[in-house]
Amino acid sequence: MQIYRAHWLAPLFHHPFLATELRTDGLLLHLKGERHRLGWDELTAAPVWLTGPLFCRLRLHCTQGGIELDWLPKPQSKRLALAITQGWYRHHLSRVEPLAESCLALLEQGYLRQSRWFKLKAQAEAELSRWRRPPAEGVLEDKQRAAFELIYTLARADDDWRQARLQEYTEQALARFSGLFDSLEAHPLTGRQRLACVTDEDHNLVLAGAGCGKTSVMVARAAFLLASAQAEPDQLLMLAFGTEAAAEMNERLTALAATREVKVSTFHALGLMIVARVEGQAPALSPLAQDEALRQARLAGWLAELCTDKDYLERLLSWLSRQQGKPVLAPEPGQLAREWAPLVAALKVYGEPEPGRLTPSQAGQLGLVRPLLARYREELTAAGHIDFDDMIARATDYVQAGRFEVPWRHILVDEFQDISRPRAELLKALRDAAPGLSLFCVGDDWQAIYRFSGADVGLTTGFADYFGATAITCLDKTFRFNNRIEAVASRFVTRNPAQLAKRLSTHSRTEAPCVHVLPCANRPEAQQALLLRLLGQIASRSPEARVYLLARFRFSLPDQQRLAELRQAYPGLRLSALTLHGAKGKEADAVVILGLTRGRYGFPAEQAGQELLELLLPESESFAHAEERRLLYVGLTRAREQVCLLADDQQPSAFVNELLDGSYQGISRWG
Ligand SMILES: Nc1ncnc2c1ncn2[C@@H]1O[C@H](COP(=O)(O)OP(=O)(O)OP(=O)(O)O)[C@@H](O)[C@H]1O
Repeated sequence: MQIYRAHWLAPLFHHPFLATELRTDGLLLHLKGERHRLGWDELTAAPVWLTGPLFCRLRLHCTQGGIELDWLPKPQSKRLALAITQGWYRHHLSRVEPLAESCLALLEQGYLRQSRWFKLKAQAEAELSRWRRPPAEGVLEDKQRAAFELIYTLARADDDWRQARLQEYTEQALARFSGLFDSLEAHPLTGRQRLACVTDEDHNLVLAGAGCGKTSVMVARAAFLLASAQAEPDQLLMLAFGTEAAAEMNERLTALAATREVKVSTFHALGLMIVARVEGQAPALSPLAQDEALRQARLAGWLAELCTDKDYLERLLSWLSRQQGKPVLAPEPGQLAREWAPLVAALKVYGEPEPGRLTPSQAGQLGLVRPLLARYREELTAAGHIDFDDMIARATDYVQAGRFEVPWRHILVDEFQDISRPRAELLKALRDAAPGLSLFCVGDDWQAIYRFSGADVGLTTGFADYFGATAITCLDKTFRFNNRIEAVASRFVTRNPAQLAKRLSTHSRTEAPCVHVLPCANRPEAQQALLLRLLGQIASRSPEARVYLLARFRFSLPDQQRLAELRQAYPGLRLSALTLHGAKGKEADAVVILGLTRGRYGFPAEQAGQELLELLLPESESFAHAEERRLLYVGLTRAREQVCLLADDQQPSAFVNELLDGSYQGISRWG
């Protein structure tokens, strides 16, 4: 215990201050006739040393005001100032040291995510408010002073400081893992692809055009997280849109030894797993949920049954007559079921719109669809079954209620543009249940083709508004198709001004037109004959080419027998027939698009009576056939080299007419 006394002259001049005693918990001031205890927390700053002609003073800033220790001989006052300063800073050290350590650990975790940054800043600012500036050199040991300096720097750092740290981290990560990015795939990744892989904000969105290597980036990101020890394999979850895409992703990951234990799942399989784990057994999924044809058949059956009610039948016929502008005498339950199936599904997920928003025709249709949904629900309840929407909703509830322990630290989502709100809610719930979990989503708003089944592209275009702090990386170089296909496809899709503007560059270039329009009679035999000729030409140039026959509706594709005939004629070609929705995410050397005709089941499908569905679905679209347009974009961009459009020679699709209107370059017309 040290005592620092004022000069013996002080009492003679009636000065009350006699001595200062340094204690572990603060100061004991000896005043004339009393003693005053001053805890370290009562001091709000280090003492200020003031010199005078004969004596020196120390000014103490305390919570209750200023105190001056006067009449101190110079050497004594200097030592006292240092001792008080040291005592005071050492008192704070008990908090500052562990805080600095935890801040350093956060900084060393890698990418300074916004959530970490806000946490660091808030803690550092609160701490700095207790001592305002770090100790001068010599007051404490260097290591102790460094702890104060770090907190001081963090509390005063602005976003530029954070950006500089992000830059440092990114450069280091890119340099350290350049070998991985060079060798992971058959081709070295581009700079943008690498950047997308190492960027690790709380939420990450990779926006890319078709063929820009989003799948390559998903795989490389997983490999990078493992190689950089930012995650163990079982802490990664990769979500793909469909089972086929999930299987392909799994295959590509399995090829990389370290990624074998990474979980690749569809949203449905994820929902199923969560529900099963919480309930102890897998939920009973309705066969209606798993089989679209069965669901439509059941809807058709219910419609037929409902039509035995005179009132329902009259309402239905009058609604159909108004729709078609001619008297309808008998309904076609099969066709109606096909057209109304998305309506029933949307009504179930999104509920009924406000009655005030409905036109009389929409209100009439709603009255006709409502009993179908009621029957669907009754069937599920009676069988004790749930459907996929129920499963995702139930899984979300369990995660929100803390009943499912989230093992993942990184969730990677492919084809994000086609996510629906309930699925996005599940992602949000998983994120909230696992602090520090980061989302990495790749998507292309130009390829959003599942709006009719509830997908909400607004979740991609408004990603940051929905999730929060987001780093967006854009991939704008396509490796799949050449400049000619790119020019046609990009111009076609951006005719809709609501699509986000982006410019794609292409890896390969050519001068010859690569999109061909082939007029064809709308008869299966005529189509088959033309296909045989066309495939012959493709095979003569490239005998083992992969060729996709694509169509808006399955029935526009060659049936099994005709397909077998085509395969037999050109056994070297790898020929597949797919719907345009089924071709999502795939690529072929040549693509042939069929069914380009007008009408209800043409392309674009001109289906009347969709206004109610429009109203139910999120993000209404005013541009005519906006989704059908994106669907043709998906079709055009599956091709590496050539796209052939088989157009109805009598009633060509409005899309074909547009492509031939002279404003597109790089389109050839045959015949
Ligand atoms: N850096 C690269 N260099 C060369 N080729 C690449 C590169 N990245 C991807 N590719 C190739 O480009 C093609 C398209 O890649 P991928 O299928 O991952 O694209 P995508 O963005 O998922 O396409 P889409 O959205 O149209 O399905 C593939 O053949 C892939 O091997």
